[in-house]
Amino acid sequence: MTLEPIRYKNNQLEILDQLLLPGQSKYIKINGVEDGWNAIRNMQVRGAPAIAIVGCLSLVVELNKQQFSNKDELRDIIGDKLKYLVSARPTAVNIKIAADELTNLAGNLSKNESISVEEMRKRFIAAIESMPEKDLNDNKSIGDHGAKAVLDLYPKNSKVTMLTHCNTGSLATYSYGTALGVIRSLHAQGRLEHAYCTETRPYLQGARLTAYELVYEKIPSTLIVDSAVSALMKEKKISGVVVGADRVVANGDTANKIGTYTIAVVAKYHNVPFFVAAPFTSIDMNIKSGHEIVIEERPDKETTHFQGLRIAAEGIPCWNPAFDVTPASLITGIITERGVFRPDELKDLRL
Ligand SMILES: CSC[C@H]1O[C@H](OP(=O)(O)O)[C@H](O)[C@@H]1O
Repeated sequence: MTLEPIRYKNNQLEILDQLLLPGQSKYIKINGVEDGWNAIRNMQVRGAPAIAIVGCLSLVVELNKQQFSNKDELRDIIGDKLKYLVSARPTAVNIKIAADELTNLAGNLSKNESISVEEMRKRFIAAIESMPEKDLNDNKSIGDHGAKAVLDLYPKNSKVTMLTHCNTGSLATYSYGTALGVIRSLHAQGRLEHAYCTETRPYLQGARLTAYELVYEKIPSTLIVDSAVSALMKEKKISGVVVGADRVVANGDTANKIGTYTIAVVAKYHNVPFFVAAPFTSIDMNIKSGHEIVIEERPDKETTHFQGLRIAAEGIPCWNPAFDVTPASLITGIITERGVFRPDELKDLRL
């Protein structure tokens, strides 16, 4: 059985509550947009692609329960609900891009005089229901392009040792993952010597989620604390770093989980290639550089407590940005489903 973080069938949507992993595998029902917003905001589901898929499917669940008197009414409700879903978390761009495309689709369908409101709803829902399969196909392409990009840097038939940060696997996407998909592809090709994953404080996506995926699939791996990254690169032969992205912008600057920038700086110092793996649905060409990316700040309690247990002194204020921005100058390549690009090549691509 492979991990199934999102279950969607017969208009029933359930997600694996990632706040409880790895200790508990518990699915929670998503009955509409409010449930979707809360699950995203509370990080019961997280990961840029997974946020977009769950958010949009939560709208489908809601639309299937309602009747609409006309196409304009349906268009307006879709627009309002999508805008609300985007507000749950500001940094990951996938849901914003999906919302913009779906809002445009609803507008175009509402102007189509040859179709009924029922046909409009059907076509709109079909567009969202195609998202999971597209994400999976994109991730497998990312995995294969990324594996090739790393292996091309080393002698033929050699094996590589990779470091990754946060969780970018099946638990951050519909399935297979982005950066962790690259590690999966290297392993499947028999070319992965070892994978290191960081714990990724404070939510512990690495210790709780990536380690869970790696152990489950028997991928040779080791967990390290976030502050061991520089010692790891000093003491071990790390072939490359591969991380995910919440938002890649036009000049290649990339917002990703807090700590990514640290790893990129250390990788530069140790001459370790540093790759970002992201589908085109994570690339925001409307933003020129990383300075403009809105960085989500999470509640102090996520730093001072873990699963309800206080681990920091009472009364200490916190600064808890969920992401940081890695400048393009520290990025060797951006691995996408269409191939691997240098950061400065993005601006010339047609998305
Ligand atoms: C392919 S997931 C991209 C990205 O999302 C994660 O953030 P979060 O767990 O807060 O949703 C992390 O930054 C991953 O790299």
